[in-house]
Amino acid sequence: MGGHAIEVEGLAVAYGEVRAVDGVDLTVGEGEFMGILGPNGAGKTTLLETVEGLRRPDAGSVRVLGEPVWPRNPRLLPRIGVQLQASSFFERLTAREQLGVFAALYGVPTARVDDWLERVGLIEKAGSRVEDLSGGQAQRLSIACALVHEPELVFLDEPTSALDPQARRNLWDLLRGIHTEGRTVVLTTHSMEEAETLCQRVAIMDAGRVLVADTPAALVRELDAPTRIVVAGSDVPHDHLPAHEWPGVDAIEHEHDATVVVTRDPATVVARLAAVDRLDGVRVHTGTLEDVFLARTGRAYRA
Ligand SMILES: Nc1ncnc2c1ncn2[C@@H]1O[C@H](COP(=O)(O)OP(=O)(O)OP(=O)(O)O)[C@@H](O)[C@H]1O
Repeated sequence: MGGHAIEVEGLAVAYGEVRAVDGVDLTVGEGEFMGILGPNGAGKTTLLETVEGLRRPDAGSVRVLGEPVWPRNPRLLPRIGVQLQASSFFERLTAREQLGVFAALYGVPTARVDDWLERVGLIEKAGSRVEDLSGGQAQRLSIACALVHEPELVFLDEPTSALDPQARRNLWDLLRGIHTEGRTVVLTTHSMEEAETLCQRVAIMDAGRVLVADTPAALVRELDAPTRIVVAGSDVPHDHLPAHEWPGVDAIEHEHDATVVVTRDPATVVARLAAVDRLDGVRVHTGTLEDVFLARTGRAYRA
């Protein structure tokens, strides 16, 4: 622990005129769960493919687990796992056969195939053809294919896009487990919520550049955005509602039947609300990664 799993310096990749990756510096620590967050077209996939050694950089360098990735470095293959898109499964194979192909490629004992099917919750589907799996099941199978050889470092490209909320949460649990075992995980996503929930550190990308990389908490803290405290309910006696005169209140806004307190000192305001016994209908909103994106780009975040 403590070393770098990935070191990217001055990386640039263009498709003709399009600078998909435009001068990226990034490090990922050993054992870290790193998120690469950005809207469509930000360059996440291109960055990931270049770090995986699948694309030749136009400029800059990439080292993975202490080794250069380009030209193709066969020593790295057993040590990294790359999740393929579910659409690239071999047709007409069952889930077990599909995973078996990957196990055979890596010289992994066949017995481990069923262990992994169990692990990703697909043992009952072992005999189903891959085209008959649901979206979430197909994603879990593709993750098992990336992990069957027990790599130290795993790359996942938008593993939860197109999943319903329940399937997404199940997949989050699986990904947490994979990380808890000590693996380094790098995941791309355009979901702010996913990045905030899963990742220890997040690199926010836009237009081929990494705008900022840090823990979600630090990104939000640096933003220094005010907290919004929403006091719901029209039944609150008027003289108990938060008002401008309260200590710590920067502004008061009215929304439907709620009063919104804008404050940089939420503790003081919440304590006062507690004293008037109004904590039932109180919701506290702090800054989010969405606000961080807005602050850095001047644009609202739209995945
Ligand atoms: N093979 C290609 N040929 C030409 N342009 C490409 C190619 N692949 C990607 N691009 C362009 O490069 C830019 C970055 O694309 P990339 O797929 O890396 O972004 P992304 O952040 O992964 O987006 P998404 O979330 O939509 O997958 C985009 O402008 C895209 O249109």
